[in-house]
Amino acid sequence: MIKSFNSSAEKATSPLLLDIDWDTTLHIVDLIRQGDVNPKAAVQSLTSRLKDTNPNVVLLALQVFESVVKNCGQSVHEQVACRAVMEQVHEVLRTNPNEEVRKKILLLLSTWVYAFRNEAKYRAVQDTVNILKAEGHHLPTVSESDAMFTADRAPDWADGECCHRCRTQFTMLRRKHHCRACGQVFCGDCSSRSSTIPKFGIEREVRVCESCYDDINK
Ligand SMILES: O=P(O)(O)O[C@@H]1[C@H](O)[C@H](OP(=O)(O)O)[C@@H](O)[C@H](O)[C@H]1O
Ligand SMILES: [Zn+2]
Ligand SMILES: [Zn+2]
Repeated sequence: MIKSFNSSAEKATSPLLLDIDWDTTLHIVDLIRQGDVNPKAAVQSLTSRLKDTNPNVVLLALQVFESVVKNCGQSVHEQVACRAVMEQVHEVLRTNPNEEVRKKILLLLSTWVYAFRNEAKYRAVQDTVNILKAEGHHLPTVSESDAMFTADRAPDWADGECCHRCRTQFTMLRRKHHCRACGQVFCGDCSSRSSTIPKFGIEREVRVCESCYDDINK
């Protein structure tokens, strides 16, 4: 699946893009959430794009970073909030002359340092922010809602041998599906609707179960 991930990462950070390709960005989120790609490999692939000489590619890579950190949960947080990645992000800030890139990096670090403020294992973010402040960088203040992604991120997917709603057993023909809003496993009939999920920052219509569809669109 890393091939499909890399082609999606290539597409989402193409220098030809004039705006964020949300479809591909959210497909990358799905691939990581579904466990179709190793989070470490995914983060390494995205980090490598931060060194691109084209500032648009770097900005798009930072946007994908923001989406995967926001929506893929702990498996990605562990890979991003570590010394090695923080040093690479710091290096980009030191060497990339593009003002938009520098602003986006400072905004991301401000969001992450707030969101991870109570998690000692992610202290590499706080350490990096302390260094940046000592170097005279001004980090923007982040609103609580911007950094609340660790509280309201999409839930990890549950597994099960029968539909969470109608209890029908899954078979070769009655396949499993997951609701992106509650993370539960459903049959096709109980998860035939799709919806955006604004509270998780999912702007594209994704598969949701009947009750989550009603909750979101009531
Ligand atoms: O169709 P399969 O080969 O069984 O694979 C299932 C699909 O990938 C489902 O995607 P979907 O939720 O978008 O349908 C996913 O939710 C299930 O976990 C997978 O088992
Ligand atoms: Zn069902
Ligand atoms: Zn649901």
